[in-house]
Amino acid sequence: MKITISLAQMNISYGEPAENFSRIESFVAQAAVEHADIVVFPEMWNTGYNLSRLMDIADVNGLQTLHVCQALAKKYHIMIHAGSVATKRDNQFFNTTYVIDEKGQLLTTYDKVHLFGLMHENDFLTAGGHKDQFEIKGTPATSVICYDIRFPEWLRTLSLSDSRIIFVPAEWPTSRISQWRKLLAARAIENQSFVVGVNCVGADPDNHFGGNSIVVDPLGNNVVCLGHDEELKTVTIDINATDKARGLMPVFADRRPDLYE
Ligand SMILES: NC(=O)CCC(=O)C(=O)O
Repeated sequence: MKITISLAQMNISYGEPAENFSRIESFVAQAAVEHADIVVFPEMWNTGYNLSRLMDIADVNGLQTLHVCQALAKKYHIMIHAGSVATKRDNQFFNTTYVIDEKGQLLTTYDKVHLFGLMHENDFLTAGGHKDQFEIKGTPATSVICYDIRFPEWLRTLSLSDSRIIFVPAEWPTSRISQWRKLLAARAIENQSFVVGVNCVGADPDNHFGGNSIVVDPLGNNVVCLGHDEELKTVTIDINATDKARGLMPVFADRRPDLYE
């Protein structure tokens, strides 16, 4: 099974949801022209990390994100992994992923599970507490968000349900970009899965973001790695590579859960 994926490495306008919403159609349109099955956006692309203004700018119940992305998915007949957006629900704020199929149906919702203290998420956001699972062309897939990749036990938990692609929207600073690449490669190798990491570029008052959106195959090789400019890049992966990796080295069968907490 081959799956074509567009990585939308976006320059997010800090604290300007209207501006960000107005820009996503051009990425979706280009991905459709390039015959992608799915287009993937970065983390918190509606607001950036303007957390102190969430009361004014977070997407209430994700309604604007869903309205816009469901319409675009239908119009261009393409799946949209809506990266993540700042949402407000029941007077709490979340860092939330939505995945929408090519008919505009919402497939899954995921709230970031591990909040990142260095960028003050703990002071403003509520952590999620559930897994993300969906299918692309019949292939099981999952999502985590940015800092979540530092928790291999969480990605292992998600991979145990036979997931073959792990999506990772991010706002990852340039200063730690070599860790980003290494962590994603490690998560791909240990889970014998493709990993699709989509970072943003540009800057906010506290950070410069490093791009390097990347697709890593189940052996840890880069299928593609972008630079540090805004761009959309489309690649095709062959999911059979996950069967090959798992057939060669039966890591999942060789686990010793009797010894693990
Ligand atoms: N937005 C994030 O979760 C950033 C995570 C990060 O930079 C890290 O080093 O981890």
